[in-house]
Amino acid sequence: MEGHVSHIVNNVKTNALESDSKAMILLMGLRRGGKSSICKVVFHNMQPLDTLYLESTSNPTVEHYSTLIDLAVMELPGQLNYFEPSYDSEHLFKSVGALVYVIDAQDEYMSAIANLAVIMEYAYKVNPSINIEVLIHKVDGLSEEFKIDAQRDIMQRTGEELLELGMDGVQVSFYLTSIFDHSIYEAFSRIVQKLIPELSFLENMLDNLTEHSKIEKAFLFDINSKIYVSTDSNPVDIQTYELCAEFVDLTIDLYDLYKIPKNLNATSDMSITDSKLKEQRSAVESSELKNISQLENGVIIYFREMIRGLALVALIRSNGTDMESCITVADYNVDIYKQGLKEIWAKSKVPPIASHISVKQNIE
Ligand SMILES: Nc1nc2c(ncn2[C@@H]2O[C@H](COP(=O)(O)OP(=O)(O)OP(=O)(O)O)[C@@H](O)[C@H]2O)c(=O)[nH]1
Repeated sequence: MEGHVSHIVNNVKTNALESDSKAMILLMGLRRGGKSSICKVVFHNMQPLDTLYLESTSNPTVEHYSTLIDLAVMELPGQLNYFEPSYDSEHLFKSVGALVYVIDAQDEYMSAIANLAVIMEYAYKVNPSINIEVLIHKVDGLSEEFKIDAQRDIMQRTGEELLELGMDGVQVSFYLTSIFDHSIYEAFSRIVQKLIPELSFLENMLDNLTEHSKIEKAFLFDINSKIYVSTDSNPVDIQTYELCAEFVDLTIDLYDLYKIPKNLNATSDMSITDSKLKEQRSAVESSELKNISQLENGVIIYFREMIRGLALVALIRSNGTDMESCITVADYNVDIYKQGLKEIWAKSKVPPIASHISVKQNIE
């Protein structure tokens, strides 16, 4: 048993060390709260229903994830006590940007709040700049009324715990989440954004873009996870976010459907010569993914691939101007925006990684 514990401790130490150069998110909470499910759904595109069969996690696990910044998401199993002397909790909490604590709202949550209080006290003591984020999770099973009551109750009790610990000035953010809708992506978007040092530049750039392109709302999406790493300063409403996230999915599905086969020799079309196909492929690969469509209400939805697996998704209200002119203006301004993104990224001095999608496709 002793050997087992020290193995885990070493794992945590090594993983924390490995992750020092990254923004680290620590995912904690009691057993069966939903931590692994959240990781699998948000970062691995697992279908929410498939999480029913996930086994309980017994060792700390770290996921590395690259979006505009490099992220390390470490999940700490609920059944381990991190305040035993054998754990190097101090080093662990010092290297963390955000502590995300998951509370199962469908279960009795008093013990979770007590556990959260102990962790917050310790985390804040060793790392006063840590962001404390609480997910009131699994709210899909609750009625609208019960949801609001649970939120109010959890917030109030956490506030009381903070007061008792003499931490009343510490800011804690609460999110109502479920893996069965977009709320978990919304919450993670906000959590990740707080870890991006260039966030205010990014927001200003999007404000500039929206102002000059008849854009109502714009998101800079991470294509893989559908987290948005930035948006303009207009308020986000969840339906707009859902619409844009679904457009990202649709675009990627269409891209997968129409992309040129990887094996050039596997084509059955004898009229296309190998060299033509190669030419076509390299032309396509050097450009970007793009998809524009018009909704029933006349609003134009505009998707364009940016850098580092990111895509800009914008809703353009034409207000009587024809679609083509709106798109021409948007294209021009988005070119400038993309250039700005590249410059910000170059200045952040982190070596860029190859983007995972690099094919242009106009689907209208
Ligand atoms: N209804 C509902 N169930 C959820 C949600 N998220 C996770 N679950 C379920 O909760 C159960 C436990 O989820 P896990 O992800 O294994 O929980 P965990 O916190 O990682 O648990 P440990 O590994 O034991 O620490 C699974 O059956 C999930 O399907 C949610 O948003 N809503």
